[in-house]
Amino acid sequence: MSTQAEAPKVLISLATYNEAGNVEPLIENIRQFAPDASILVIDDNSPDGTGAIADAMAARLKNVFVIHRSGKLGLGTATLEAMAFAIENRFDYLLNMDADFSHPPKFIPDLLAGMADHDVMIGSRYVPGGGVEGEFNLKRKFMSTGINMYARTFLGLTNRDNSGAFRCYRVSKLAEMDFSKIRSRGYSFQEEILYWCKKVGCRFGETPILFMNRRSGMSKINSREAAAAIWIIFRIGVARLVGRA
Ligand SMILES: Nc1nc2c(ncn2[C@@H]2O[C@H](COP(=O)(O)OP(=O)(O)O[C@H]3O[C@H](CO)[C@@H](O)[C@H](O)[C@@H]3O)[C@@H](O)[C@H]2O)c(=O)[nH]1
Repeated sequence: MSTQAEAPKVLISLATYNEAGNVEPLIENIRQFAPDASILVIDDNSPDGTGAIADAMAARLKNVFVIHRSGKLGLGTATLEAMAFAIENRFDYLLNMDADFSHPPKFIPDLLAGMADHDVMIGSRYVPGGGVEGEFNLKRKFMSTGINMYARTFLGLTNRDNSGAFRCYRVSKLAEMDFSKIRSRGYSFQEEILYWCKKVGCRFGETPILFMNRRSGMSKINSREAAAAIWIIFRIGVARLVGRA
């Protein structure tokens, strides 16, 4: 009889919208650092054909899956889709990352290692050893610092990096949540989900990562998305203060 504990079942999720230049090399790179993990691509009918490239990879490689959605429905709902998939298919950990190489796969082992004594591991730009490599313009730096301070104040979060998407979640804790309460469709999902993780008693850890500027394609964040994020976090913060969230 083997005395070794079974290795956790890991799902890595990649939300994609127009990542035709990134999705294939990224999946190959992920496989070097997490050879046993399954990979799920959630593509929103990308006009550049990302979905077809992902399908070809799923046909060629074991344990690569693709969910196709009808159109651009937001990064938040794509991540929720991955969470539902992870719960349904009984994964132990869900590791989420951007599909543009801004989250280098070499940090995946650090995130997974931290899961031994945490329920959510955050790949953090703002702990010692972490940072941003390449050009991160002043506007972006200001937005990132601002939204983190804002989320800490309104949502009572104590992590340094609450807005980055490079994270690993314990799936059994996600299963304790009521996803119908989640208001964010877009970028504020990152802050909001941490709030709900806190509500179900998750233990948080942060491990340093170097955020790289995307290799190809364009960021999809815009001022409308940013304004929506500020508004949603404000509403949750108010609901929290009056005991309604
Ligand atoms: N399926 C789907 N994917 C999307 C959508 N919008 C964006 N994505 C995917 O989500 C990832 C991040 O999108 P970007 O548009 O490149 O994000 P960013 O501006 O670099 O923002 C980063 O920083 C933010 C703040 O720190 C983070 O909140 C965000 O998650 C991301 O890491 C990419 O893989 C992109 O293809 C969408 O509507 N649908």
